[in-house]
Amino acid sequence: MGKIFYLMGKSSSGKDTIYKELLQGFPKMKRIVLYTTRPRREGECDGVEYFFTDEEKLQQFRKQGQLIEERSYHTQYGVWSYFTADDGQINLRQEDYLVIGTLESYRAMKEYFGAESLVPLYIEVEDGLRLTRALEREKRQSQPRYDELCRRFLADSKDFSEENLRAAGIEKRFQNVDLEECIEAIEREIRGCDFL
Ligand SMILES: Nc1ncnc2c1ncn2[C@@H]1O[C@H](COP(=O)(O)OP(=O)(O)OP(=O)(O)O)[C@@H](O)[C@H]1O
Ligand SMILES: Nc1nc2c(ncn2[C@@H]2O[C@H](COP(=O)(O)O)[C@@H](O)[C@H]2O)c(=O)[nH]1
Repeated sequence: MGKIFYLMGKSSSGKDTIYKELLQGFPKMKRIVLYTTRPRREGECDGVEYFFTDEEKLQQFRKQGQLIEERSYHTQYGVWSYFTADDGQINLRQEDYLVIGTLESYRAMKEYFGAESLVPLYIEVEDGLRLTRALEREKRQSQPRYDELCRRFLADSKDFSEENLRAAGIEKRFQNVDLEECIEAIEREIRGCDFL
């Protein structure tokens, strides 16, 4: 059976950056594209970072019993939902997958597919450094959302508390100070797993 390698970490811990590098290092690994109702950021493409969708589509998946997991956040700009749908993307008999998600979605995926199918890859960056990176990234946007950055920073402290990490069974942490070293450590972890 295939595995779902699940990248997690607080905002600006480097998930997207590491994800893109890992996909190059493991070209056979498939992506699972999640859905979101949040507005697209500059540089993001539909079907790459997410399927950018709306509340109506979310309701439709829900009605059809195709929601694997969903989470909604009360942001500075209204409610933004993120979800994984059983939309035909996932076939663990034939493929391995690399996904970005949250602790909450990781737990829901473990429940849905079974713990043996999930490999957690938790990325960590010291808060001060992470906030600096978040601010630099936001400054580059034509319409920086600093209030959302702050909300997210505070929300992450609660959502990724030590208690929640323990409850999700996260034991190993990959420090993203030096990007190359972090990617190499994750690649070693993946190679050590029994995947297709
Ligand atoms: N090791 C690193 N050294 C310096 N900058 C880094 C490093 N890793 C990532 N970055 C930068 O930090 C910023 C945040 O990274 P990225 O967007 O990959 O984080 P993320 O975890 O996907 O964030 P979010 O969950 O908010 O989308 C980006 O500008 C990225 O280029
Ligand atoms: N734990 C929390 N996760 C959140 C929150 N707001 C969004 N998110 C999750 O982050 C990722 C990436 O979001 P992005 O908009 O930067 O691409 C996504 O999986 C969301 O579920 C939050 O307040 N707490």
